[in-house]
Amino acid sequence: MPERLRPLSPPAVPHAAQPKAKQAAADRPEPSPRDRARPGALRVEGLVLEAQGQRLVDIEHLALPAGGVTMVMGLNGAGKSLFLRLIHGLITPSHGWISWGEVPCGPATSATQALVFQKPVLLRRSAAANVDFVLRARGLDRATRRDRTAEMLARVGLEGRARQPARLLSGGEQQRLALARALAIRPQVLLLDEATASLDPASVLAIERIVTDTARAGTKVIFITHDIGQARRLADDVAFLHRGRLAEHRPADRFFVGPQSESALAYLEGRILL
Ligand SMILES: Nc1ncnc2c1ncn2[C@@H]1O[C@H](COP(=O)(O)OP(=O)(O)OP(=O)(O)O)[C@@H](O)[C@H]1O
Repeated sequence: MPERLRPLSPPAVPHAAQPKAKQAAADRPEPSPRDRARPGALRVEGLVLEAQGQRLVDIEHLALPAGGVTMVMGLNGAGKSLFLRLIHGLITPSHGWISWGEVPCGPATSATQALVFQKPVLLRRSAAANVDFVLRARGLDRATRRDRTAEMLARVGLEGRARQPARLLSGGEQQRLALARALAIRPQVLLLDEATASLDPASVLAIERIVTDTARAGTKVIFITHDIGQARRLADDVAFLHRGRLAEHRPADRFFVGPQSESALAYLEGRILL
């Protein structure tokens, strides 16, 4: 996926995927027995992203379960998208460690993940060719690509649109195609950045169904949303960010009945907390 963000300032301290990874790994705190018991779980320690003298992300500790759907919520500018890009390895943190299970965040973990943006980034080719492109990039043979493409288009309800140019699909169809392309690589982790924000209710529900099925099949889903109804429908747990910090991370049933942080409470009640 192309990254459209401007590059941030170079990191003061390289993170685990950088050349000084050995030193970083040696300094990394030991995972708790609970975190260790969940291979593939996301673990974040002392994660800081600074740019132009500002601390945009500052998360001391976060451990996400290896499975299920984690919803990431917070006001505009809270740092949600940056956090997603950090854990996908698109941005290098200024300080701190990110690991998936025991594997430090880097090319090896990114290759097992797929990221879907709010605005689908599609090639000026047919729907089928968009899916085929990522499979070809992974070196799959022609027959496997053909079968996988057909399977993915059917999974998102676009089997009748395979030959249609992607740019002529509706917004909802384009987003389902983006999802088909993301799922075609059979990711261990699916990252969604407000992937349903500009869609009508039927398209939102269609995508939610696919996301739920994907999570049930074992893919970890991390989903940024401003839609509280959607978060209630999908979340197993919620990570709430406020001004770049983690205000709280709790199981969804507890978060929605009684958030512990003032910022999350204000958000759920529709109050503005600056
Ligand atoms: N490349 C960059 N350089 C400097 N500042 C940036 C950069 N990218 C984002 N920011 C700033 O970091 C803050 C967090 O941005 P981010 O996109 O993560 O917010 P968000 O929580 O996803 O917001 P929204 O809900 O509006 O999408 C914002 O104030 C933004 O202006």
